[in-house]
Amino acid sequence: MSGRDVVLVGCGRLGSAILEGWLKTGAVPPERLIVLTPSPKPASEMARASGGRVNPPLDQLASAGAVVIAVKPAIWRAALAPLLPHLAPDAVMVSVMAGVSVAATSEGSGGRAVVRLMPTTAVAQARGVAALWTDDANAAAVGRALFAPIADLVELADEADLHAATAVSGCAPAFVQAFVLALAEAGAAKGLSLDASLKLARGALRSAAATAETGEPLEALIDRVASPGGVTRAGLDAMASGGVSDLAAAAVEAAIRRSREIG
Ligand SMILES: NC(=O)C1=CN([C@@H]2O[C@H](COP(=O)(O)OP(=O)(O)OC[C@H]3O[C@@H](n4cnc5c(N)ncnc54)[C@H](O)[C@@H]3O)[C@@H](O)[C@H]2O)C=CC1
Ligand SMILES: O=C(O)[C@@H]1CCC=N1
Repeated sequence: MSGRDVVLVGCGRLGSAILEGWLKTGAVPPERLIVLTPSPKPASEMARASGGRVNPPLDQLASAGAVVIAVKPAIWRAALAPLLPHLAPDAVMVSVMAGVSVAATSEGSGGRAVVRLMPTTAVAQARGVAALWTDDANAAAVGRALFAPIADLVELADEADLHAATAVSGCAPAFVQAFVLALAEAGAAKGLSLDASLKLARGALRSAAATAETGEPLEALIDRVASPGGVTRAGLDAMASGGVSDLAAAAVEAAIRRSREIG
């Protein structure tokens, strides 16, 4: 892959985040970047301004070593079809799509090798996390080269695990943010101004993330905040009796079900 172009197909929520991460870190030099997008996006314009190519003639795809598929699972076949005749046989397909299997992606891309990743949008800040699975060693190396600079990689033993990995990583920032929003609304219901409550809750989210990044076990981090017999413990007990574990399990279960459906 070294020295070959990288094609990004789709520059929406996740595609833009990936592009921003690459531009920020230099993981993919802009002169090697080809972005395919039906409409200009701030990230694609940033790539263009840095020397990347946006929607060039398709014959330029011939030198690509990797094609990152960042379109919706419902349209990937239609999006790829016009590109396939222009791609080298050894171009690796790098799918970040939820649900779509390696076998289906390979079959729909002329039998090319495929690696699947499930990143979070914090790849934009080069602080994402991404599950990775493939059965092809070269494709794995390509996936690592593209994503290790912008995400912590978690390599899975089994492709089926990607459904659960999607729930606990790709989707989970939104789950956590929804909880923090609910906390802020609960604070406002108890007399804080909504503005103050939102600022406090966002700060708490940032604080939780900063301490989590130390790598210490989550139980230890929780214990450090929860003084015995204190205020946090009272709140944690209320969360447990309110079924917080069941709520998390329901979110994961629903996301897994949907991931299986859309594949
Ligand atoms: N948003 C997220 O946090 C995550 C998304 N994903 C996956 O990433 C993929 C994209 O999701 P989002 O970015 O959320 O969707 P999105 O709808 O924001 O982006 C999809 C983009 O594809 C573009 N597109 C449509 N037809 C195209 C074509 N023929 N060629 C090139 N681009 C085309 C659209 O203009 C759009 O900007 C999905 O498969 C999803 O499962 C995976 C992990 C996280
Ligand atoms: O909501 C979705 O379908 C995508 C996949 C994981 C996160 N966002």
